[in-house]
Amino acid sequence: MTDIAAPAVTDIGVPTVTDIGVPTVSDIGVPAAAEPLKDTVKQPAVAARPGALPPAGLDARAVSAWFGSHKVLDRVTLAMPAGEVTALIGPSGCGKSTFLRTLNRMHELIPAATLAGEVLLDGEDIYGTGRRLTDARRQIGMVFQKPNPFPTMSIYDNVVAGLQFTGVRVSRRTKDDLVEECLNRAGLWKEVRDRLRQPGGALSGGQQQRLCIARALAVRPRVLLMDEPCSALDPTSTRRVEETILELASEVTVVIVTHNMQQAARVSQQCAFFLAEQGTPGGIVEHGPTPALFGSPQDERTADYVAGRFG
Ligand SMILES: Nc1ncnc2c1ncn2[C@@H]1O[C@H](COP(=O)(O)OP(=O)(O)OP(=O)(O)O)[C@@H](O)[C@H]1O
Repeated sequence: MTDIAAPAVTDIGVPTVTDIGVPTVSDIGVPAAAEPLKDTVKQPAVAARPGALPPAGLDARAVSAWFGSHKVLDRVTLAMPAGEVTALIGPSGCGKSTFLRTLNRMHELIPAATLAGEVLLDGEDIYGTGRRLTDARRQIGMVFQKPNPFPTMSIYDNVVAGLQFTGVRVSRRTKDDLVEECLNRAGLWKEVRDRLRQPGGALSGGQQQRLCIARALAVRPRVLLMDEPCSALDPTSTRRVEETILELASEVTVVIVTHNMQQAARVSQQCAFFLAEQGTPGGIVEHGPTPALFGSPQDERTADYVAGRFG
């Protein structure tokens, strides 16, 4: 995990606005199949989701990335279909997190970081002339490895924190509805509905991660990027977050970096295997439907990796 892919929680443990993956007010001026998960009960659909757009497809085309003169990704091309979960797998240091950060323009926040290529969100390049960084961030949310709620802020206020930072003003009633909807979609509502005024930091790690998912959902992203969202969680919490990902998938396109191959097999429909061989920049060796990538990989390196022979 790299400096910025980590939640960059500061010494006092408080996330910055960038860490929660939403733009600031000043930025925008205005506002193989593993066992399938059981008990994946869809939360009651929330009838009206004002402002919600359908999930969007993401298309990375020939994306290269550098830190200074160090090239870490070489011409990565990957289609991440709308309404599906795409898992990015591969050994440490092959560029998965860097690639993820190019998908919502977080890469460019790192000093000396540069990139080439295109990232199309429903056909429009998020790096195109005139496209604002903040639009990309609002439409493409992010959840980090380490849960990073605002620890002293209430559960309720954590969910709507993104709205405040984007300068969106909504009525109290609308906010109440949004909090319930997003906590429901994140699979947390039933556990916290009687203690919405308690601090977010008082929740368990798994609950905090689902709170972060709810917070990301509140700004109505069309894509949700997740950078090893379960790596700091115990197996039970991991399972609950995985269920949440499955529940969300038809409403939000999900791209998830994971080191856990069983997790990739459980939650994703598409999978891409990244590799950086002997000091060369990272790239995709093979990608495609997850059952095929795990069940009948075409490249020997993929077969070795998914069989656990390296990495
Ligand atoms: N902020 C940074 N400054 C300089 N180099 C970086 C930075 N972040 C990442 N790198 C380098 O870029 C390469 C890819 O790192 P990245 O974190 O994207 O890989 P990864 O596959 O996500 O690894 P992991 O699975 O360990 O998180 C590595 O060589 C890493 O050292």
